[in-house]
Amino acid sequence: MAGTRALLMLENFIDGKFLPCDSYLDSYDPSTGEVYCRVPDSGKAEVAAAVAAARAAFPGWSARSPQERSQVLLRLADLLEQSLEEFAVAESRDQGKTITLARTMDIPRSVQNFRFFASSILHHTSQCTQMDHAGCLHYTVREPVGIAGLISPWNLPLYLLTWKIAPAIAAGNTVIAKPSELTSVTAWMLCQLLQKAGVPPGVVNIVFGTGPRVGEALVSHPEVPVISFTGSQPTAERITQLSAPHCKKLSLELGGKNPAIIFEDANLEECVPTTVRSSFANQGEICLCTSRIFVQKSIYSEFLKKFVEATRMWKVGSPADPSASMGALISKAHLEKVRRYVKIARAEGARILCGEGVDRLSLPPGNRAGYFMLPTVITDIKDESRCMKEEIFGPVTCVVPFDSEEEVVKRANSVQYGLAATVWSSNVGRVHRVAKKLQSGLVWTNCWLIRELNLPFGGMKSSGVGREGAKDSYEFFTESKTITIKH
Ligand SMILES: NC(=O)C1=CN([C@@H]2O[C@H](COP(=O)(O)OP(=O)(O)OC[C@H]3O[C@@H](n4cnc5c(N)ncnc54)[C@H](O)[C@@H]3O)[C@@H](O)[C@H]2O)C=CC1
Ligand SMILES: N/C(=C\C=C\C(=O)O)C(=O)O
Repeated sequence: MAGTRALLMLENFIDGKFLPCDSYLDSYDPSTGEVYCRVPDSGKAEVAAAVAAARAAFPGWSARSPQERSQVLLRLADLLEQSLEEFAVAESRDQGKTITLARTMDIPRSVQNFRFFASSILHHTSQCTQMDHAGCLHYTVREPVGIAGLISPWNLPLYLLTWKIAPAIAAGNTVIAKPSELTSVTAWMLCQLLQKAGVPPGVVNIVFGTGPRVGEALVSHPEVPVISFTGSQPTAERITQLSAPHCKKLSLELGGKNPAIIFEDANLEECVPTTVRSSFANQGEICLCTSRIFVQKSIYSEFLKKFVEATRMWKVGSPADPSASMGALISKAHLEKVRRYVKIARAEGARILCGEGVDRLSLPPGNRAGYFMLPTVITDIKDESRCMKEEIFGPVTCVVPFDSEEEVVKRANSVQYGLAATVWSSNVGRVHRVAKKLQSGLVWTNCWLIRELNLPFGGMKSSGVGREGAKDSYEFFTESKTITIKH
């Protein structure tokens, strides 16, 4: 329980109204380790109220033209952009990331999510074919599915929540969103903007609380036919089980164990800083972060030296410090889990080149109880090690050598995940060849995290089911109907 200081109290947002809840959860500032906020601990009753509101709002919202819905999304984007700084500060405090990252990545991308889907919804076309011999014309129409359940994680809170809300409502659905209980504040702040932007009551409802209580109530509700989820693989399994009796439509965006493959002809001037960023951005808490770095033997020592030097320059500090590249991890439990992986690697005989247990972490007095750790580079580690197989989701990356193209592709593909890979080489033919052979939903070559929102985003194997993006999200949040006209 929290102390006596005034805490930020969140409320659910149902049918256009802020509603208190019977019970609350403590929410921590990861950079101080102190409770600063209380989050509704919602359950079945709140989901039932949200479903009633979403059901009532559906006929009106789905009947609006795409142009009208687009206008509402554009207003929302403008309002969010006007409050960018306030949202960036709040996101940083709630999640632990630096304010700089929230200001330059999370909130601008959230604004872009609304603008992007406001535009893309205007440009979809349907199919039409003739069957002259039968005197028929066939065409398709797409209709919103109904009430969409949206469940998002704690690593990119508003960024990933808006990536789901925007396409769902643009397509005419009404939604019930459940952000992570660890990072609920910016979703709650967004509710105030929904009202101002003229989103009708009941179109967007936000219920706060834990996965097992409110998340499962949402997933199990028979009137919510479509669930879009981003988070861990075990939770995805549970959601799949709960949805199965209702045959729900599912989009599952899960974890990764993403390889970077660095060939001897790579431009190390660009590759080293980008691979430091792809390993440690947002404390390594992005499903797209690199965690296995394969380096061709001829440049292995040179790369390793430069990479460790650059990692040591990656400053860990107070999220408010503009010179910090990395803030705090999300929670004490998560910090302990990430540290445990480093211990396992050490016990297996791997070498820790910098970071955890090797270098000293220096923090301002106010942050010493926060959940910080140094970016950590591990080497001399076997491909079978847990650190090379499991998603750590923290600032830990492993560097290993390879000999040939064929060998590295095989090793890169030898994990259960298949989300994102990077390939570094100045040989265009090789880049194409390797990208094609990798079991990965996304391959960035000579760069990382340059996003084209029009194109499919998602993973293969245990990294997920389905894709998100302009066309993919539209198809997911709509049902198609084929109509045959006999003339
Ligand atoms: N995008 C990604 O790939 C993410 C991966 N992770 C991975 O998952 C690990 C654990 O993180 P968690 O926060 O525990 O992830 P999680 O998968 O438990 O949480 C994601 C969301 O699902 C909800 N949820 C949890 N259990 C649920 C259930 N039974 N039914 C419905 N909703 C449920 C959570 O409340 C949250 O909103 C991380 O260490 C990381 O490895 C975590 C967050 C994002
Ligand atoms: N899904 C995640 C990141 C997505 C990034 C993007 O759409 O650009 C994640 O980290 O969970």
